[in-house]
Amino acid sequence: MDPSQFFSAEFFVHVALFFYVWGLLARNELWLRLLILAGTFCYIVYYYYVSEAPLWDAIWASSVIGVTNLFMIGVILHERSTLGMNATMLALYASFPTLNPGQFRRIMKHADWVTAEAETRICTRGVRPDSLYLVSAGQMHLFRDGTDAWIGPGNFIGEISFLIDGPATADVIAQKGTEYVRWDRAKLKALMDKSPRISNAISALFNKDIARKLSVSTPVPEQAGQATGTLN
Ligand SMILES: Nc1ncnc2c1ncn2[C@@H]1O[C@@H]2COP(=O)(O)O[C@H]2[C@H]1O
Repeated sequence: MDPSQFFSAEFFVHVALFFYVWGLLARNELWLRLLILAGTFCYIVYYYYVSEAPLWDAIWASSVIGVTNLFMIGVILHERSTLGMNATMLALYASFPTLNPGQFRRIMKHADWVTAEAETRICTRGVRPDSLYLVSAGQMHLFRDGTDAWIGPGNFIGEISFLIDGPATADVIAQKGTEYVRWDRAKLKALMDKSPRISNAISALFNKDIARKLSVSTPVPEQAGQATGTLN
């Protein structure tokens, strides 16, 4: 079908301009790119029909721009999609509600999957841990202030000291057979320093995790006293 039968070549340059302006007004990167792509396509049609012979140089240049844009649209869609993740990764991703799938894939590149072959000490209270953990199956035993608790799948271990850049606040022991994911703290910090978006997403995640843990924990008497003292 020859569109020049129905529309003049100039029509396409106006539509291209419309898409470009609309795209440049969009704040969402995906919309911006899709609209610019539509504009580029209209320019190509224009260059093809505007004179007796198609303007091949201009068509070539616009095609290169279009293909580059298309490639980046693919990258964005991949970042937003969980397509290609296996069931284990998908189950683990549920523990990362503040990260998009692309950010999750990036942090998982720095992760080790571990199965405790014997009872394994994960954290010692007062000692700065080198790693950060997420329980994926089984249980870890937590000891703090003379009480203990069992920590199951979906819980982070070591996020408090990671956030405050200090020592662990509890002793934690992984039971034999417990499965967990481990990140080297220094590598995770380096990734966060490189990407402010990942840094914000991880900080939000750990803040949420700590708030959830606080919501089910009981205040330690002397700390509660201190708080009341401040208020009075
Ligand atoms: N009250 C609690 N409930 C659940 N997990 C806790 C609690 N106190 C400490 N932890 C976990 O035990 C970890 C010990 O190291 P962190 O202080 O870095 O981070 C701590 C939390 O991940």
